[in-house]
Amino acid sequence: MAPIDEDGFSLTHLQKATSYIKGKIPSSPRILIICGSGLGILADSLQSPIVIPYGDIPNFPESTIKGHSGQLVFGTISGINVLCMKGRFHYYEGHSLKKITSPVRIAKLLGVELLIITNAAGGVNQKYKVGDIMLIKDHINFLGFAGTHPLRGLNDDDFGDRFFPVNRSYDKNIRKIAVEIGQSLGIGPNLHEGVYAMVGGPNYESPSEVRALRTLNVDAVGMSTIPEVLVAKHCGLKVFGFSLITNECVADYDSEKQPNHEEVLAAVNSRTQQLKDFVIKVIEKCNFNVSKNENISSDVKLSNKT
Ligand SMILES: O=P(O)(O)O[C@@H]1C[C@H](O)[C@@H](CO)O1
Ligand SMILES: Nc1nc2[nH]cnc2c(=O)[nH]1
Repeated sequence: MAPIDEDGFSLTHLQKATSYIKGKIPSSPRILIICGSGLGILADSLQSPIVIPYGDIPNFPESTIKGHSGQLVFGTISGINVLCMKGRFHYYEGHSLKKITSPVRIAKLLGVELLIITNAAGGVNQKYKVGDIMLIKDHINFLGFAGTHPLRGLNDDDFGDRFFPVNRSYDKNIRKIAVEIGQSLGIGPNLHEGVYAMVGGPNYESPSEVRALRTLNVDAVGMSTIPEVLVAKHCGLKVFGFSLITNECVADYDSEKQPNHEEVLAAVNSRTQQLKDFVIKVIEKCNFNVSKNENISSDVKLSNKT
């Protein structure tokens, strides 16, 4: 029995998009970077960029949120082939979780081995300040508690096993590299490792929700990221993720502060160069064997499931 394909998540459905992208790029990408709100500036670090608008890719979702431009950019960083999503998709936009995470499966089909995923998040941990970077060491998937999951439905064995672990989802070695790079860039005091929680959005948290998150040892809260990470783990990609803390969550019932998207984007804009330097140096230190930048193959098949 074929997996239910109403959301375009099966190998057959994704082949159209994969083949289209293969026809536009010279060789296989090794890394996929998913850019959070305002973080599309990370794509500006790519050498010899090839820009593919999402609207040109068959069956690809479209971005509808300010700060998400809707372009797939292929290029290199230190000679390593990188695919960058300038714009991601969110559950609150109305996309299904399968649709939101389909680019991760397409990246796997293109030969990607590592997902670098980023987001803008609210600081729940009171030690965190606006502009800090939090390396994600683990997550709490509140949507998953109720069974809202991109892999709900028949399992597609072409991509991964029915049941799979998500402890140690966020690569410890790359996090170690990132901490060292943060220190070398002078952002050590503003670099943390913490727990990211995803809620559905589109509203920001109530004071009581912030206080509840604190009791669960959540350090930052957002509206994305975890569905993509789960699908990446399912199909055997390595994952490294970080949040830019763009606002301090409001836990005071009488506070006049009101989180808003403009302040989120402004906080990202204030750290543009440091974020680009940080990501470039992390990729440089990941020791990808550049000689393994394989030429793109025309057929759409899954390399060995790792
Ligand atoms: O795509 P991310 O998770 O970075 O965007 C965050 C969550 C909401 O989409 C938006 C709220 O300001 O920022
Ligand atoms: N849920 C949530 N997502 C965010 N993205 C950026 N800031 C926030 C926040 O405070 N809460």
